[in-house]
Amino acid sequence: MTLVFLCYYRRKYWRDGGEEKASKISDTEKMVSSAYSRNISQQIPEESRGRLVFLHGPKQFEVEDLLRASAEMLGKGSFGSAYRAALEDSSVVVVKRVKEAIVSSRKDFEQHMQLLGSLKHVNLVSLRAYYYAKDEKLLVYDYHPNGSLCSLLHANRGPNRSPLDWCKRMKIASDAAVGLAFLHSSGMVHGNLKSSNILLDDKGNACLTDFGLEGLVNPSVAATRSAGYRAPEQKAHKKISQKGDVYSFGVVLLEILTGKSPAQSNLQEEGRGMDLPKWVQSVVREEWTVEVFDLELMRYPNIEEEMVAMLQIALACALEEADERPKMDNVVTMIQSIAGEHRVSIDSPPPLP
Ligand SMILES: Nc1ncnc2c1ncn2[C@@H]1O[C@H](COP(=O)(O)OP(=O)(O)OP(=O)(O)O)[C@@H](O)[C@H]1O
Repeated sequence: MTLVFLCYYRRKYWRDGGEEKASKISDTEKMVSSAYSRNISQQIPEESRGRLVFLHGPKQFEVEDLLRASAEMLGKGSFGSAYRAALEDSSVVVVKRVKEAIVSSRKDFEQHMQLLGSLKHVNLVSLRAYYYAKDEKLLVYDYHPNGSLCSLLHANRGPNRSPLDWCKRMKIASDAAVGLAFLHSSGMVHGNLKSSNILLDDKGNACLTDFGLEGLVNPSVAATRSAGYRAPEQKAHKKISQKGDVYSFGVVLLEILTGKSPAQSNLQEEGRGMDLPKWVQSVVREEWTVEVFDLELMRYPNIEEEMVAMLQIALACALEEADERPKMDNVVTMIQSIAGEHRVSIDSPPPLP
């Protein structure tokens, strides 16, 4: 089954190239493949067969169900490629194919998955299941249909865009801080916090994803990505830490406040580099603080004080010196006290002209 599984979807299904966004195989191919699967699976020794393990509750589907699903590539990250898979029972999951070259032994992988699966919190994306075979490792997550903070902030900046309002930005910041503080209190490091790894669930809660995967990748590979979110000491020593997460969180807060992405090319074109904390500090030094804020936020009255308070938290988190950064517990308290006041002080946005 394993061999067929690999050849079958590598060839036809979830292609890494990305051109084939959504594909559906023919019924004949399915029948041939499943008959072939049954034959092959009888020839493969039990211990080297692939295993789909559910981390919460009973098995909800088989690997074959994943294969039959319509798959659409969501993106290609440093851990591998991510696909949205719509199953025949109409449930939707996200499947991440982990780059096999960087995965450790089966025992290490399974122990790591059990640890990640044990982390349950409303502000974390749940790891539902994993699949381990010699040549293939898959992670299965719940699908979050409402996009990422990255897409909400930066996608479709044209005239038809619906801006992300201040209330929602505050809630996302607060939820992300709570999720990260929970990870830290569990002794974990996120290791890859950035706006594309903060997803919105169907109730509007922000949830962190892609956490704790660093143990599965070669540190030199991990250190080269997400450069704009990485703390200076992480860039230098290629080692993740909770203090490094706090820095990344500070960059995410700056992104929420400025509407600029640390990966945005126009920051470079303006000669200001890709370093969002440095850019914000230079603007705050030279001009009015208000110049740093996203223009989209300017239509909300009575929020300037809150924005400035949030900016101070963001800059404290993104300090160069790791030891001077606050702990996430304190960050949560600070953000929630601003969010608490915010609930009573915010006015409805005026209608667009
Ligand atoms: N559970 C999910 N539900 C909905 N969208 C998701 C989910 N997980 C990831 N995505 C989206 O899929 C895209 C690809 O994700 P992926 O994790 O592969 O790459 P990345 O986060 O952009 O990069 P990296 O892996 O280097 O951190 C991202 O835009 C991400 O927001």
